[in-house]
Amino acid sequence: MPSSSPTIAAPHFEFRSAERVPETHVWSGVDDHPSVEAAAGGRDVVPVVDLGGADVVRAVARAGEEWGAFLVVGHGVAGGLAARVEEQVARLFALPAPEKEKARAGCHRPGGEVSGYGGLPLADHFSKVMWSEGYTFAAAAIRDEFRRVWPHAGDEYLRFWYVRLPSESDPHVTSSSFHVFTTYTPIDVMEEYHREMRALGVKLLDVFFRALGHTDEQIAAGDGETERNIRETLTATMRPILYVHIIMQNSIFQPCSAYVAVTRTRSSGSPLMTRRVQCMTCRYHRCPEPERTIGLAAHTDSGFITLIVQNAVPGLQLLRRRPDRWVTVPAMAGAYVVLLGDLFQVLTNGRFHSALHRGVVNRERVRISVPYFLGPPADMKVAPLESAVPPGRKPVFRAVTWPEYMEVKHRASDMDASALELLQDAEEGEGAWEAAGTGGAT
Ligand SMILES: O=C(O)CCC(=O)C(=O)O
Ligand SMILES: [Fe+2]
Repeated sequence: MPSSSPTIAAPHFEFRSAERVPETHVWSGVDDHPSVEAAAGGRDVVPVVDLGGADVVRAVARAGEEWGAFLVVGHGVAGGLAARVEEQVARLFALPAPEKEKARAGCHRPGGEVSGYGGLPLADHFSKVMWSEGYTFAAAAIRDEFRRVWPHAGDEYLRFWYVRLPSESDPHVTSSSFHVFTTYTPIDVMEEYHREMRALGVKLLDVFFRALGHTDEQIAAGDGETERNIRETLTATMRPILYVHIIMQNSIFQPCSAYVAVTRTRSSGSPLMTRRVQCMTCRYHRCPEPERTIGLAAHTDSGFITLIVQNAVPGLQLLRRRPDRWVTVPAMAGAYVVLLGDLFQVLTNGRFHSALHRGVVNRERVRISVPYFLGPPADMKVAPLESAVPPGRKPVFRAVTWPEYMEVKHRASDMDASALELLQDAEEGEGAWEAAGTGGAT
C-alpha cells in the first residue's frame, strides 16, 4: 500500500549475496490476487500485434482498448538488438558496488536529479524497498550521462568490459553474456536502442492516430499541428532494471566461477590487462521467498508509451479485472512489450487506457528488463486530441503538463486515490488538487 512515510535511506544492498529477504524488503499483499500464466487460446492471452500484418490498426486499437498493453512483432527493429542490449545492461549491473554508487541518482546535479543508479522514482511512495536495482538515463543524452557519472571511464567507457565466464552452475548469467570480445561498447548499443525505440514509438503513435480516424494522407502530411508537435518533441528515458532471483536460505557457497575484467587501450583496442578473480557462486535450495517481496510495485506508467525489451525470464504482470488476477507477460523472443501510460489515456480522451502492472521476482533466474519511456516535453500541455473527443461532447480530462500530472499523481497516491480521476472534471480536479495540497495525506 502507498505510504506517506519517508523513504528508507537504504545503504547499498547486495542482492546477490543476501541470505534472506530482510524486513525492509518484505511486502504484504504480493499474492492478494492470483498470478496467471498466459494460457494459449484463453482469455488471458496478452495480445500480440504484427506491425507488418494486415488489419494492424484494428489490432492495435483493440489491444489499447482492452489491455492498454500488447506485444509487438513485425516491428522492423534489427533482430540482434535485444540480445545486445541485454548483454550490455548485464555488464552495467555487474559493475562493483563502488562503481554503481558513483552513479547514484541525485548525486551529480543540483535538484535531486533522478538520473543515475538506484531506486525507482516510484519508490518514494512506499515504506518498503523493492527487490530490484535500476539505472535511469535520459535516452537522448546517454553518452553525456555516462561521461558525467563515470568521468574516469574515458570516452569509450571501457571500464564496463567486465565479462563473466560461463559456468553451468551459475544461474546469474545468460548465454549472451559469454562473449569476451565484442565489437560493441555499451554506449553504442544503448544509443542504437534509443534510436530504434524512438522510431518504433513514432510508428506506433501513427497507428494509434489512424485508429482515431486520421488518414494515411493526413499522417504523411504531418497531421495537424498538435499531432506533429507530439511526434517531433517526444522525450525519452531509459531505465535498465535487474530483478535478482531469490536464492537465499540454506545456500551452500562454494568457490567455482571466475570473473575476467578486460581493459583495452583506447587507441589500439587490444587487450592491455586481463585479471582473473576467483569468486563464489552457490548451489541453492528453492524457497518460498519470492512471494514475500516485490521487484517493482504495481503502478501505471505516466508518459505516453513505454517499450520494453526483456530477457528470456518473464516477470512483468498486468492486472486484469473480474476476477482480479495478475497475468504474466510471456518473454517472447523478438517481441517488444508496449505499455500505454496515463498521459496517453489523457491524450486519447480515455479511448486507450494505461495498464496497471508490476514486476515480480522468481526463484530461478535473474530477470533483466529495459523499459524505454516516451512522453511529452515538460512544458507541453497534454489535452485530449480533437479527433478523440466525439462531436458535441466535452473532453473527459483537463489539459496538464507532465510535471503537473506527476504532482497530482504523488498527491493522489498519498490519498490512495487515482490521479486520472482527479483530472477528469476540471472543477473536481482543481478542487481535489487544492484539497490534496492543504489537507495532507492522512
Ligand atoms: O519489469 C518490467 O518489465 C517493467 C518495468 C516497469 O514497469 C517500469 O520501469 O515502469
Ligand atoms: Fe512501469
